[in-house]
Amino acid sequence: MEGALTARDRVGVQDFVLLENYTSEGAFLDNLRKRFKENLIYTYIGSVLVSVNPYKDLGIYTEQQMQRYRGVSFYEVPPHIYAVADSAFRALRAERVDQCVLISGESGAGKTEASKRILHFLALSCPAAAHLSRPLSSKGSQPANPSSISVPPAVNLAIRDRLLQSNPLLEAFGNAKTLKNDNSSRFGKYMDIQFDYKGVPVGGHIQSYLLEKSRVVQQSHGERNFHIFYQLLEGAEDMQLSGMGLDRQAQNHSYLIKGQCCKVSSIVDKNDWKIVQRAMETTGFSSEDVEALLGVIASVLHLGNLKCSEEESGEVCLNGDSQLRSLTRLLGVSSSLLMEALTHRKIAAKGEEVLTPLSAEQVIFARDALSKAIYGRTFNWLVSQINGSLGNKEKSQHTLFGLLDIYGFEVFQQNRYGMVGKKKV
Ligand SMILES: Nc1ncnc2c1ncn2[C@@H]1O[C@H](COP(=O)(O)OP(=O)(O)OP(=O)(O)O)[C@@H](O)[C@H]1O
Repeated sequence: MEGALTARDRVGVQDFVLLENYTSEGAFLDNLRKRFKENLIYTYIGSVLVSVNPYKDLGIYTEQQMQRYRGVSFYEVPPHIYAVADSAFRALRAERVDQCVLISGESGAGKTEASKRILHFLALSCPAAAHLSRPLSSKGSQPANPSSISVPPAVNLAIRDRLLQSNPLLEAFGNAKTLKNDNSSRFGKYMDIQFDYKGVPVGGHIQSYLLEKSRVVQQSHGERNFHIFYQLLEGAEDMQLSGMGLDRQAQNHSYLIKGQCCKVSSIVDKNDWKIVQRAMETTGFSSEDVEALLGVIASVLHLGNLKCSEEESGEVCLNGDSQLRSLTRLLGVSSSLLMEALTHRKIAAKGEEVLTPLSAEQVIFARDALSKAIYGRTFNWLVSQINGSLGNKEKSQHTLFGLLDIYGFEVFQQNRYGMVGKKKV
């Protein structure tokens, strides 16, 4: 009958290979559009899952939904990220073959959310945890407080919690607000989880790639530096901040105002600070580790506030007595040595050292290069600490479930790859 739409006309096909004209880009997009209008964000191309970010809660990640996808054949149920996770996890257990899910797409496409959904699905599907049910927090992306549910004391559960808690920790130090995404990952992440023959998680490992270090010293208009800076200023106690010589106002830190954006309506830095602290606890950071880590973060802010001036003699100096005092304390270096390193180039030859003064532009460049190097190494240290806490201490035979979440490329007015201005770092 003319005018009556068939279900296929309305919701499209759930696998692009079923399209009559499956090589046509128009037909592909038309199918995607039809499904999206019906809140169907997932479509297969064979075993590949295409996902469109709905930017709203569709209620499709509930415990019931997880249950629906456990142990059923890929094509018996509508396309879903849980179907991909379940099919890979079952293959891992049944065939004892390593699995990997590769997630790619442009910035804001929903890669990180997808990888968190997979991780959460695995956490609640592995045998030791199958009886546990943990609701997602109101934000939807973070698991609820691990201490709020009763967990039997077992090594594998600790590993599971540490895996889940590594996310907010890495996001605090590696994510930032960009024009496309308020919580954009500024690094690529490969995570693998090791499962024993019973399908119980016994360890994990995280590898990070290409942290966008240039963001520490420069941000495009409307963007922020890494979340941790704002979380620290908003969330830390007065005593803690004054101990590090820090002013609570983000506006007073030169590295935090390059993009002229300190507050983001969708982000509550104070709350996220608490989540990060809890994550550090779960991951096994000692109080000395936390203190040292935050001290290094504070030192980057102090470096950014060092100002450059040129004396009448032509000599270039870095000014900021209070910043230098704090840097001396936090980094454990003498202020004269630091000043010399930032304002001079040292050339050593045949046992002799020659110091050449730098121009004002070179001094600022050296200061920023040091800030980026400190932040980059701190991030690597953080990843290695997390890895230490995820290490498989049982050294048993295991199979791997890998998850690669690599950030989308963007085109900026000024594109940088370890570049500042026109100079290579
Ligand atoms: N499946 C989903 N359902 C509802 N909202 C989603 C979904 N996926 C993503 N979002 C929303 O879109 C935002 C951006 O998603 P996400 O951070 O995962 O993108 P991304 O592809 O990892 O981006 P980037 O490459 O910049 O890190 C999330 O913060 C969330 O608000």
